[in-house]
Amino acid sequence: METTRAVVFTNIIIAVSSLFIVGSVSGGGSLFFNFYGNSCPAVEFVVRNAVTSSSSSDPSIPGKLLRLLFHDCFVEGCDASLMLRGNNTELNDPANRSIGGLSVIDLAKRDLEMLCPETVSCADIIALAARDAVTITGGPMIPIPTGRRDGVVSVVSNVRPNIVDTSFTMDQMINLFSTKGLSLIDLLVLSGAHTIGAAHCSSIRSRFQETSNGKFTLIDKTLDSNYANDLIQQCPTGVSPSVTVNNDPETSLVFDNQYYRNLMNNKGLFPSDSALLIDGRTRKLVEDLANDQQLFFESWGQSFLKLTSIGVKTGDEAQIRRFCGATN
Ligand code: HEM
Ligand SMILES: [Ca+2]
Ligand SMILES: [Ca+2]
Repeated sequence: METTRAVVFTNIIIAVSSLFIVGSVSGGGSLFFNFYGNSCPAVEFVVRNAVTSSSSSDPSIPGKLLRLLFHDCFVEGCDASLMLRGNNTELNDPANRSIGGLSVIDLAKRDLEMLCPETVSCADIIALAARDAVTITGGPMIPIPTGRRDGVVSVVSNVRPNIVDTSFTMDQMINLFSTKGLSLIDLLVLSGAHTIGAAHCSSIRSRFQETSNGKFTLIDKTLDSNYANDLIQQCPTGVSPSVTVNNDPETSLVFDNQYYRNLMNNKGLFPSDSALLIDGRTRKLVEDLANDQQLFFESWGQSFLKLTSIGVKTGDEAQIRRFCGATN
């Protein structure tokens, strides 16, 4: 009788724990839903507030927050390594020059340090803020587990080998994503992030060639020619380096499945976007996502959970920073 009870009890414990523990990550620990339930119950509210208020005065914030998460998680895992300041840190790589949204994370962190000092990691704030950025622009609300700790390593030379370039072939993208535990589907679905946000003119130069009279012509004939002309007009020769074009020419402030409809219309902004339509492995799926926003949202939820779990640190190898720009 006692043994039966013990077995039943153990089973319940296992069942309950498996409800809360989410994806053990290789080399790291586990994340939990409601990780801050006792230690800082206001965390999600505070982050949401920081994201909402910053975005209402600057609509470019949601895109910045989402890209911040991507570039953080792909280098050293989701550990806020990207936020560390210094001469040789990740922020110094050209791919990270246009990273923004750091002030929103700092703002949330400042409030959280007052409410619950030395408790909430910058890595969790980045993940929650990106999640909220999607929700407030019309995307799905994805419950995400927390418990990430902040890394102590941020080295500029780690960025190149871990970040995708717009000129990557499908195989190069698939390979890089697979080193992060992400599938071909995850690549396709997470690229849907380009439904919001913007790109600097320098990021799309490779699609055009400058003629001797200083005009640009299209090299890559897979791009819709009217769209290409619009881009050339928005990014003429000698344009200021701060000028940007919308990633999604139709609904750049709305998180929707328009990105896939753009791909179908040969209006993928980067060669790496166009590649998803051209490649036989993803073409049909692009069509499915273009036709079904619900499918995109459900798929996004799953892939986003995987993205936010890459290489998370939960043990003594990492810390809870007091200020996101520096290690303790
Ligand atoms: C798969 C290959 C990818 C490539 C080659 C790529 C490349 C780029 C580039 C070059 C920019 C423009 C940066 C600038 O000029 O300021 C950009 C913007 C952006 N990317 Fe990606 N990206 C990729 C995937 C992703 C993923 C997986 C996410 C997130 C889940 C993402 C989110 C964003 C967002 C939100 C922006 C807009 C940033 C802003 O508005 O400031 N990208 N991407
Ligand atoms: Ca990182
Ligand atoms: Ca959109």
